Amino acid sequence: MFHIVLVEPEIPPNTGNVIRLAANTGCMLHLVEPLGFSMEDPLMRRAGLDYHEYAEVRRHPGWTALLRDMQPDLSRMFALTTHGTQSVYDTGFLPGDWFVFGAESRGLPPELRETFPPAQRLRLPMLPNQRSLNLSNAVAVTVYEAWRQNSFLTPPTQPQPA
Ligand SMILES: C[S@@+](CC[C@H](N)C(=O)[O-])C[C@H]1O[C@@H](n2cnc3c(N)ncnc32)[C@H](O)[C@@H]1O
Repeated sequence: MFHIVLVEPEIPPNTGNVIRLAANTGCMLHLVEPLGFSMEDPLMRRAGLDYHEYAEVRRHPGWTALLRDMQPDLSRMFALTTHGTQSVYDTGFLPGDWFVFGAESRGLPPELRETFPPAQRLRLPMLPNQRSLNLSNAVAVTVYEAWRQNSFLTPPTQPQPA
């Protein structure tokens, strides 16, 4: 449905939660290395992930490698950042869109963030003086808004709801 990109994630349970979310919503998850943990970390597996939930997880040795190997449509790629000025809720999403999230402690590197045009740097609303949402919460809210906009479409390769 959508592509979720975590750039250099650091905290295993966050990635575990996002793996489950990706499986639940039919998204492909891209992990941009270096990761701050091993994929075998028990804290990540504690999310109770099944084997099939790893099927749509791809690892990339770096951001440049992801762009080279996946050839995403850059006009449909969005950086999720607290530095964004465009709200997720004022943006229209299409199947196949890419959502790029930063690391828990650092966010997206500024030089990567600034490769996105301002209209593709998206912010989730928060009350004034709040720093940021938890990474896996930010992913969940964004993916569900994009999926809602697309009428919770189920890709043809997935089992259709009864
Ligand atoms: C814990 S936050 C990173 C906090 C980091 N100190 C910073 O200033 O960006 C991890 C990631 O979640 C996403 N995120 C968290 N809150 C967000 C918000 N309000 N709007 C957009 N993205 C958000 C961003 O992708 C961010 O890089």
